[in-house]
Amino acid sequence: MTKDFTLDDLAALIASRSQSSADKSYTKSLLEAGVTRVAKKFGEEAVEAVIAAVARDKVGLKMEAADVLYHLLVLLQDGGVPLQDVIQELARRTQQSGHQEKASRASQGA
Ligand SMILES: N=c1c2ncn([C@@H]3O[C@H](COP(=O)(O)OP(=O)(O)OP(=O)(O)O)[C@@H](O)[C@H]3O)c2ncn1[C@@H]1O[C@H](COP(=O)(O)O)[C@@H](O)[C@H]1O
Repeated sequence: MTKDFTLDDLAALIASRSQSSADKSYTKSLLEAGVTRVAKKFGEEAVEAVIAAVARDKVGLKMEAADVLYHLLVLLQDGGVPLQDVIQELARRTQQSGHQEKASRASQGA
């Protein structure tokens, strides 16, 4: 049923909810609460994903990973960073190995 559902679709849904009202939309209520709240929720979900991963809880990890991705997209919406910009950055990084990418960050002082 959701075979073709993508992160782009979820990002578009989140963008549309930013025009909604907080009483109707959880996304809008998060965005209205501000970046500190949005970032805190993302951090909480990331920690919960870490806990599930370390516990080898596959179902928990799936559920928490979904929360992490949703809250990351809300964070990107709040920050005005299009998901496609992140995808492009990931695509750029495929031109080199992870070790090379890390070394290039170090040489740039990042
Ligand atoms: N994918 C999600 C999604 N994943 C997680 N969540 C919400 O993120 C929250 C997770 O936080 P917690 O587990 O800490 O739960 P909580 O204690 O209720 O959260 P808080 O009260 O602390 O905010 C829950 O309220 C979840 O419902 C999501 N809320 C919305 N979406 C998507 O966004 C769409 C738009 O949602 P609305 O903005 O509500 O219309 C939905 O149709 C979904 O596709």
